[in-house]
Parts: sequence; C-alpha cells; structure tokens
Amino acid sequence: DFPPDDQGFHNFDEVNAELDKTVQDHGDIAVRSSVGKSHEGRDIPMLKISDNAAQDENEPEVLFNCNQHAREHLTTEMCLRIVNRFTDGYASDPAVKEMVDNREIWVVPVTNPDGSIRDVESGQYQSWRKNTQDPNGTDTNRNWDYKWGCCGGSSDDPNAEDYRGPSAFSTPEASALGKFVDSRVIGGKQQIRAHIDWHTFSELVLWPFGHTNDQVTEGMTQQEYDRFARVGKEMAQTNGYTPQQSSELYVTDGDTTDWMWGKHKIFSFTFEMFPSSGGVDGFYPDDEVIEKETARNDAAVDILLREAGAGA
Ligand SMILES: NS(=O)(=O)N[C@@H](Cc1ccccc1)C(=O)O
Ligand SMILES: [Ca+2]
Ligand SMILES: [Ca+2]
Ligand SMILES: [Ca+2]
Ligand SMILES: [Ca+2]
Ligand SMILES: [Zn+2]
Repeated sequence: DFPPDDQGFHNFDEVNAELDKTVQDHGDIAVRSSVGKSHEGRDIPMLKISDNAAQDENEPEVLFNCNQHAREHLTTEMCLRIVNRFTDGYASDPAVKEMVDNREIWVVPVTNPDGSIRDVESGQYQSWRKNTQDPNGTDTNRNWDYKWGCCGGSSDDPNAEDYRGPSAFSTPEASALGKFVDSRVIGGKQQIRAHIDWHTFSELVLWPFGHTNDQVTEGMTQQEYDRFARVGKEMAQTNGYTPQQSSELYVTDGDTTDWMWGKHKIFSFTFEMFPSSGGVDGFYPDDEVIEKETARNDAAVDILLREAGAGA
C-alpha cells in the first residue's frame, strides 16, 4: 500500500472498490468491464459512462487511460476524477449531463496494475515504471504495434527503462487495450474519436508523432497536424502545461498515441501532469496536491470531449 502520508492515493483494491461504488450509485450511466488480463492475471478495469450505458449508441466515443507507467500514480487519480465528475455531476450539472447524454466515455484508471502494485506493495516507493514481465519488465509505452522499434525511440536492452519488449504487443497490457480499441471498429468505422493517455510528470500536452521529428509525414497531413497543434494549444491554455509534438521532447517509437492516430486516426494526446520538474521525487507528489492537480485538467477534458463531436 501507499506510505501512511500518501493514503490519499487509491491502491488497486481501492480503485476497484471506487468503480464498484460508482456503478452502485449510477448504474444507469455507468457500466464496468475488463479490458483484459495483465501479465500476472489481474483484470484491467474499465468504466463506460453514458446515458443508456448498457446500450452501444451512435454517439462519439472518447477513451481516457491512466497509470500505464507504474509509478505515475497521480494519473490514476486523474481518471477517478473524470469518473466522479461525469457520474456524480450528472444530476446536478446540466453541462455534465449534456456531455454524458451525447458521448460514450471509456475510462481505464489502471492500465498497468501489476507494475502499479509492485511500486507500492512494500510500503516504500520502488520508482518502478514498466510492467512485470520477465526478466525486468517491458515499457508498455514502447510496445504498441505502430512502427514498433523503428526509429531509435526505445531500447532492446531488457534492463532499460524504455525496453520495447521482444515484439510489438508482447505485453498483455498494451495488447489488451489495443484489442479493445480494435473492437470499436464497427461497420468499418472506428467509434472512438479522441483519447488521452495520462502520464506524469513535466506538465506537457503532447501530440503525435513521437517516432519522427517531422510534423508532416506518412499518416499526418499538414491539416491534421495543424488540428493537433490548435487543440493542443487550446487545452494547454487552460491548464498551463506546455503544448508540443511529443518528439520535441524526445523521439519514441511504439508509443500509445502513435498507434491511436497511426492505426485508427483517433485524435490522441499524451498529458504529462504535475510537477513541472523534480528528479525521481517528481513521480511522488504529496497526496495533498491530488484535488488541485486533477481539477486543473477539467477544462482540457471538456475541450477534448467537445472536439470529439466536431466533424461528427
Ligand atoms: N511519462 S514518462 O516520464 O515516461 N514520459 C513519456 C513521454 C512520452 C509519451 C508519449 C510519447 C512520447 C513521449 C514516455 O513514455 O517517455
Ligand atoms: Ca500527505
Ligand atoms: Ca449513450
Ligand atoms: Ca457507440
Ligand atoms: Ca444519448
Ligand atoms: Zn509515463
């Protein structure tokens, strides 16, 4: 479990309890499912939030996934904030109701449960990043099956923090989330319009591609790039993060947003949350900051949800 001073963070059991409670309290607009199994056999939990949640309705779908990197626990709180805001707020906030009535929102609060548990189970933070596959974990954010290992944006060294794995989608976690997104292609049309992969830290809004420094390239026209930059800057305006193409940070290959846009044309961003800097401690902000640093992203989430309905 988390250290005594950081009990404000939800461990895996507490996340599951929170999702169960949400379904109990809001069963008409919230349905729980599993994305699939982690390496160690845990169910990766997912919540769908929408009116008539048990029906697949013809409404733009939006995906939020969190805690892909084990030590980035503030992101789990971000996903739970999204869950609570759009369920608890449904009855009282007309803007929330309007959004929930006209979207299907998928939330995956713990993408990498095995790694997340390994990071805290001793009661001392391990600074663990990857999943828990032998011999020393795979970085799921280099394991996605779009230009996997193409461009020097990951490592083939199993001991490296950005180890890409022996093959694309060798990690059950990335593979399960990818298969779920694949399953949202209905009648040849991908139902998910927009996505955020939540990370910490550095306070950035990042957009594809990560595998190249080029703005315009195979799979990205100038118009498409300009839309990413426009909306990325708009969102960054609201939370004070720095907006940029992800490769401006460093080149990555096999990352989540390259796959989401490259394979499915899903309008996909990576958010790097608080703090803006900080060495290894940056991954472990005090639980006192959770409320402020998750609420900080409410407006950006609303922008993306609105954008998902544009060009409907
Ligand atoms: N969260 S982080 O510290 O690992 N940084 C991310 C940054 C990142 C995320 C997505 C595409 C390119 C780069 C990473 O995967 O390296
Ligand atoms: Ca505290
Ligand atoms: Ca609906
Ligand atoms: Ca649908
Ligand atoms: Ca509806
Ligand atoms: Zn990360």
